[in-house]
Formats: sequence, C-alpha cells, structure tokens
Amino acid sequence: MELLRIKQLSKVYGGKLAYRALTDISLSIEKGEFVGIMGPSGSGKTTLLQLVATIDSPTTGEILINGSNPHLLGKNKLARFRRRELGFVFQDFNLLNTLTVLENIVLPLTLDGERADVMTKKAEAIAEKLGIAEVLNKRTYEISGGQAQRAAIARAIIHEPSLLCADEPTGNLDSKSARAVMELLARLNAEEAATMMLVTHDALAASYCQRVIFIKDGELFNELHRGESRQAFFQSIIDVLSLMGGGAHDLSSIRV
Ligand SMILES: Nc1ncnc2c1ncn2[C@@H]1O[C@H](COP(=O)(O)OP(=O)(O)OP(=O)(O)O)[C@@H](O)[C@H]1O
Repeated sequence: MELLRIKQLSKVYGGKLAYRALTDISLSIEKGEFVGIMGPSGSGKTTLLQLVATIDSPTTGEILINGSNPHLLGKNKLARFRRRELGFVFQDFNLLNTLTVLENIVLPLTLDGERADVMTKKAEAIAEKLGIAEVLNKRTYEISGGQAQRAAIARAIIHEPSLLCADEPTGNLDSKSARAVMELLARLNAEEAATMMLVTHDALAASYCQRVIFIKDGELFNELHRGESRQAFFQSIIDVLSLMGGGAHDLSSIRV
C-alpha cells in the first residue's frame, strides 16, 4: 500500500533572487518502507523533507499522505495532521532542556490531551525498547548525545505516526552512537512496520535503509535498492555519490 506519493513537485524560494531548489520530483513510498534521501550539499534534500513534513509548502505539484493532501488543510487541521500523522527527528535532537526525558517523550501525547498514567506507561514501554529506561527522569543536559537522539526518536514515534521524517539524525553523533541510532531505526522499521524517510549525507547511515533516492541540483538522479548485504549496499551508495560528485572520497575509508 502506498503511504506517500509526490507528484511533479517543484519548489522555488522567493526573495530578491528566486532560487529553484526542486524541479519536477515524482516518487512514492510504500507503507512500511525505510527510504533514504541523499545528494550533494545544496541538492534540495532538506527542502524535500520539509515539504513532505508540511513545514513548508510546494510551489507547484502535489504531496499525498495516505491519499490526502495536507497542504490543502487549514491551519488548525494541518497542525493536528502534523501532530497525529507525522513524527520528526532532527540532527540537533530538539529536546526541551527544561523538561525531563520522560516529559519530552510524552510531549506529543500531552498536546493531544492523553491521560497522565497512560502516557507514562507508553513512555516507559518505549524507553525500555530503546534502551533509555534508566535516564527517563534525567534532564536532557545530563544524558549523552546518543541517549538524547534515542529520546528524540521515542518522542517521534510514541503516537505511532504514519510517517517518520528524519533529517540528518546521526549528524551530531560519534560513529558508535550513529550506528546504534541507525540500528534502532532499522529495527523499529522492521518490527513496527514504521514508514521512514531519512535525509542524510552519511553513506553508512543510508546503508541501513531499504532504498536510497539520490537527488542532484533539485532533480531525481538515481535510486538504489538494498539487496542481502548492507556492506555491498554501502559500497554502491559510495559509487553513486562519487558519480554525482558528492564528496564521497572522505567516506570511502569508513569501516562498515
Ligand atoms: N529558505 C530559503 N530561501 C532561499 N533559498 C533556500 C532556502 N532554503 C534552502 N535554500 C536553497 O535551496 C537549495 C537546497 O537547499 P537544501 O537545504 O534543501 O539542500 P540540502 O540538500 O539539504 O543541503 P545540505 O546537505 O547542505 O543540508 C540550496 O541552494 C539552498 O541555499
């Protein structure tokens, strides 16, 4: 079943000098798929994710999530759609540092008026699964980057969104924590059938996806499907990146 369909999407940023960031992108993502978006710096990856995440709106073209176009919703309905149907994970975690880890994780449910005991139970179950049960009562500045990103992932999935949007989720992590976060996302994808769209410039992170879509200068460039081996997939990703001139040379020595 198709979860996301993007039809002839284009984005032109306004301002004194108009800039065409995306041109005529069409693609679809099946329910339960884990898809990576890669491309050189400035190719339009974040723009694409922000349009899908309804953070920004397209200049032309259409985005359908579960068959409906969120960009046609009014302000209040859009806010509710975003809160219920989407989950977000960012490079800098975006946790609120005045709150505990537990309070951060239950935030999406708080906004929807869920009962406190129900929220705590859900948060504890998720924290257990994500290996952060022991830091639930800590403040966000008392935990490691890897734990912070796992807390952000817990917050992003606690309301079981239709689509998890992640923008460089491993960008601020050391390689060991980055790998742990990617293994976690892959496990959530496999076990919970969570649909995920991940923007990254990190070939190792992308190798955990089932499919990687490459964009260059705002246009679709190529697409790779993962076979049996993640290591072989990683190598194919590196090959496409170097074909694109994506600065893959500094990645080729990474251990996979
Ligand atoms: N709000 C904006 N106004 C004008 N131009 C923008 C805006 N946001 C992004 N751009 C431009 O659009 C292009 C695509 O940007 P985008 O952030 O989507 O690229 P990216 O592939 O995510 O890059 P990176 O890997 O460096 O994060 C860039 O040239 C950028 O300068």
